Amino acid sequence: MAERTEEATAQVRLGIVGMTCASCSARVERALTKLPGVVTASVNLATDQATVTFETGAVDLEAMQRAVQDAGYQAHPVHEVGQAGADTEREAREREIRRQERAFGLGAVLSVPLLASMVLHAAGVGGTLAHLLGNGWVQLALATPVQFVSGWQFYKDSYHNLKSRNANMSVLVALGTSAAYFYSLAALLRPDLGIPGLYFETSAVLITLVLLGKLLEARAKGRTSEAIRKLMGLQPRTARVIRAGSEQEIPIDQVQVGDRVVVRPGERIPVDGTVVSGASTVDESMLTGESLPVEKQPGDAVVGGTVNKQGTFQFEATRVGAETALAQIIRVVEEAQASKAPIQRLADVVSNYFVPAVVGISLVTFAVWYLTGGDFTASLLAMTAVLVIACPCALGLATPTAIMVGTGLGAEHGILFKGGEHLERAHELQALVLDKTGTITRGEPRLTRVEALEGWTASDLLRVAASAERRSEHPLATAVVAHAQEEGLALSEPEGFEALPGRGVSAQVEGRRVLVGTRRLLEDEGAATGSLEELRLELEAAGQTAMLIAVDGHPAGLVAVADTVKPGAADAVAALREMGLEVWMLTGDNARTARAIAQQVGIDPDHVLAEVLPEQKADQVQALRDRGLKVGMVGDGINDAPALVAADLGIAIGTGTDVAIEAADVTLMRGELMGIVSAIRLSRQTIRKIRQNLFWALIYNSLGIPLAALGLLSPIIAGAAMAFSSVSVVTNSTLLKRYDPTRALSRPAALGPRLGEEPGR
Ligand SMILES: Nc1ncnc2c1ncn2[C@@H]1O[C@H](COP(=O)(O)OP(=O)(O)OP(=O)(O)O)[C@@H](O)[C@H]1O
Ligand SMILES: [Cu+]
Ligand SMILES: [Mg+2]
Repeated sequence: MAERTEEATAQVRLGIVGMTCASCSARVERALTKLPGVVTASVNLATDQATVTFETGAVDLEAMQRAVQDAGYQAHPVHEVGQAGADTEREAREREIRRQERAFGLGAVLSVPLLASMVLHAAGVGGTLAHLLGNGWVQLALATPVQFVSGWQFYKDSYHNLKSRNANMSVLVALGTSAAYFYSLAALLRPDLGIPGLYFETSAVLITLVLLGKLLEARAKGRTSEAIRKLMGLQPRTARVIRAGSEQEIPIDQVQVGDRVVVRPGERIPVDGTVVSGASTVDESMLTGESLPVEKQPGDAVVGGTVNKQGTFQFEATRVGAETALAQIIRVVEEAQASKAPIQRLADVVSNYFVPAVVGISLVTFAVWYLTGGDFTASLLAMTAVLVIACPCALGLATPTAIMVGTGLGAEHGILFKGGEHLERAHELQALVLDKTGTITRGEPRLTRVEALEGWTASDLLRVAASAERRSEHPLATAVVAHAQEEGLALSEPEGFEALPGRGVSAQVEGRRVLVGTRRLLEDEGAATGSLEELRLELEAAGQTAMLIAVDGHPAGLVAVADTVKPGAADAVAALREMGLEVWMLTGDNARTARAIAQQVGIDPDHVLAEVLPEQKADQVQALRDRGLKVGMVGDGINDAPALVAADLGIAIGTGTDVAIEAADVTLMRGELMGIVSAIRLSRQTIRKIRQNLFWALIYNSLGIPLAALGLLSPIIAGAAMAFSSVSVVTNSTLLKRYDPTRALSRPAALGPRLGEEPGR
């Protein structure tokens, strides 16, 4: 349960049952934070979950559950994907919905005749039915079960609230409906008091409407979390593995690393692994958003949850259980959905002060009405209407529901936001720094040239250089070694190997000291590069990277590699610039090569930061931030982790699913730069939704309160408006699902240059 142990703290997620509005979530938060040993607690109203960080050993799960219970709610641990018990949480949620359905059903059945009586009376219709429904005792019989059975939850919740000196929506509903109910009861029991009119229908219809609102809200909330359910549905329940020489179908949780798994046409791949035999194409769209099937051959990685097309193949399991890419993705999305966006804090604060303020306003309303000569009934109804219209329940839902849909939608397109905070931050970026190798380019450099100086043959030089590079993990080294192996050269084992970050390598090969790297490296080591300079400059101007070779202090030649720009990179840069972002390139490579690549993708040469040593990349990002810009950094998340951290938003971009999901704020599962455009678009759209939601949530209250105070709003209309405001906010959030962050933008961006290229225009 306790996951991600950092020093002595751990985190746990609890599902909370029974919260109705923002002040409920605030109360649960407070109850948890007050516990000794709890560091932070954050409660999300859209997911009904609390995320608690606590000092390990200082507090246990039971204590947390008890604290939540004392505050008037129920807490149960949220289980990891694939763990036993993961279903009980959904069951609890569904039970709660069914309970609400029953409460609403009862309220509706009994409220209809009450409402009918009011309508008949207003229309002046007589007759037996009207007479019967108009009878006070009949009305009492109808209204009482609504008040105390369907509406019991409001009393119960109010009790807990008031006990912890709080007031929430339930308090408002309980107060408002009780006022109407008991007033009518008094009028019925003591006709001698001469109280005019009965308002049983007001209390009953109000309770029914609020319950309807809650029910619709719960259903819509369920729809906002669909993304997670879809991701979980990708996990097959069984796998076919080879054990003791024969094929067996076993439950997924028994698959072990190293197992040989058999995949037939049309089947879902059960866990992560590496293909060992057979070949096929695999549809990875569910995880990466990439719609084209990917070819798989021995040696290629396959990912659990993706779908095999025609071929049959076997693979060796490399990651199982909670380690698989799918499990990680689900974890990230779940955490993101349970997290809070900063924009929400405002709503939380507002709603904390709202309810007490509203109770105050309603009392003042009553007093002013009564004292200025209004009758008791009118004063009471105005007060009730104020209590009801002012409920801030929609306010608490405005942000989290939109964040939930936004993060879920992102996941469907292969864009993983680590938290609501990051989803929010992406929309305010002003500058984007793109790493060159592996981000703008494919990151698969290939050897293009071997140039040997006098005294060397090309193959000797390549053999020596590749031997020196053998122990290096740099992609440049990999390219050199791969090429030498293709040529069939026998490499020798280097001694005293040293990797010089940002410069090259140095090693003893066959008794000779070999340097491979930049001009600076050779010069620093006293090896002149004179006769190689011309060729180096020429290669660099063509966008290639030249690595100079010196043996025993003398220049021996060079090898050059070229890396190709990713398809769509230029379109993405154009789109980003159109969106108003400054686009920068950051690289350790030399300035000339960098500028040649920048030109290919349309990055301004003044925005190229080249020859930056790996440890200085973060400083460069910081320098941009110091200019007052909100900076996003895009890299592979492995080599440039410090720069990702230094940026306002760190975006890791991966090819396939071997991405460092943990390393960044945002992970793009698909290697394309267009993903950045989509991520920012999605963020902007989500923020737009949140603003709309906040507007809708507040407009009801702010317009409604004065109307209600003036007596222009009946409590029933106020109740309907309140229910409608919650439902409209949640529905507005679910509408975000229709948004396609990939389509909306790529069209105009792709259209622009193509039109311009047309001859004769
Ligand atoms: N193993 C190596 N062999 C040869 N040259 C190297 C090696 N490592 C680094 N270099 C030289 O140092 C330069 C800078 O390396 P660095 O790793 O900082 O950047 P990069 O990988 O080329 O580019 P980017 O910063 O875009 O990833 C390289 O362009 C290359 O010339
Ligand atoms: Cu409400
Ligand atoms: Mg690099």
